[in-house]
Amino acid sequence: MVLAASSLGPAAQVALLLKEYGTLRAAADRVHTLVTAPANVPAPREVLEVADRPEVVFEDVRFRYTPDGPEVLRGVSFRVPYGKTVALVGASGAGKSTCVSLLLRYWDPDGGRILVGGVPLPRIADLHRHVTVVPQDVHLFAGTIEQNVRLGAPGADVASALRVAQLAIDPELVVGERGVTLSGGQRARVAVARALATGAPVLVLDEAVANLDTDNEARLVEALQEAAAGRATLVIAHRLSTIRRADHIVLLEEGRVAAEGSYAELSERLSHLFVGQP
Ligand SMILES: Nc1ncnc2c1ncn2[C@@H]1O[C@H](COP(=O)(O)OP(=O)(O)OP(=O)(O)O)[C@@H](O)[C@H]1O
Repeated sequence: MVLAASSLGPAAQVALLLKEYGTLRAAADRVHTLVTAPANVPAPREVLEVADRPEVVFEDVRFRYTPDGPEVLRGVSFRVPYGKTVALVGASGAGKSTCVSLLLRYWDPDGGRILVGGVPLPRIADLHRHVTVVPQDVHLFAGTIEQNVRLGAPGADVASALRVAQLAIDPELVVGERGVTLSGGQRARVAVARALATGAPVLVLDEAVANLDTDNEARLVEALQEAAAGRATLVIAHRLSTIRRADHIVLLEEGRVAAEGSYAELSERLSHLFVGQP
């Protein structure tokens, strides 16, 4: 049974959000502003203030999913400056999604550290106030567009988030089980609006591989460009067009940074990854 977003209790919200955010900690962080944080979310040892206009720094990050499994990140270092868009690229299995999972603290690194606004992640009290993700596939609750966008951000300026996300749609429109079905492009833009509504200055985009039609893709791209202004944006890039627009590109190969630079500097090295794309 799907309930209206406004009537969900904490446990139900966490259960539903688990579907989208993968782990209890991430889901719990996401609903933190709506409900009391569950007791099993570890409290930071000592909370430090994240700088305004934060940048993201990966410092020699090492990670393996299981103690006897392979090292998936083998000393990864890069920066996402405030106001810039950094594209993470690499072949399947290179470690792109793992970097994002660590930035969202779905997992913690085995070595090195990740800082946001000068503060190591474990010292940040409410990470999702600072870092927000636009997932590949957004989960929509049965409820209005406004409820869906406001999720996790009660004080959000929904109208402004919808405008920036280029979603010219009635905020009172009911979606999900009891309402209209949105197109793939509209769903993607609800995801953008939801992320913007949190006001978090670090934006993480897991670029959908799904094929949007040209019109929807163009609108999504415009929305994301506007969203990226005044934020630090890290995008797992699958489209050549995204990589061309990025300020900086980090190429991952087998868990290491193999190269980084501008598109002009890396285009030859990247060409095999984007065969067939205009
Ligand atoms: N939950 C997990 N448990 C164990 N190993 C995993 C897990 N998730 C990913 N891996 C492994 O970690 C390595 C890096 O995977 P990751 O998903 O970060 O790569 P990626 O660059 O994002 O690839 P893709 O473009 O296919 O999404 C791969 O070898 C993958 O099999």
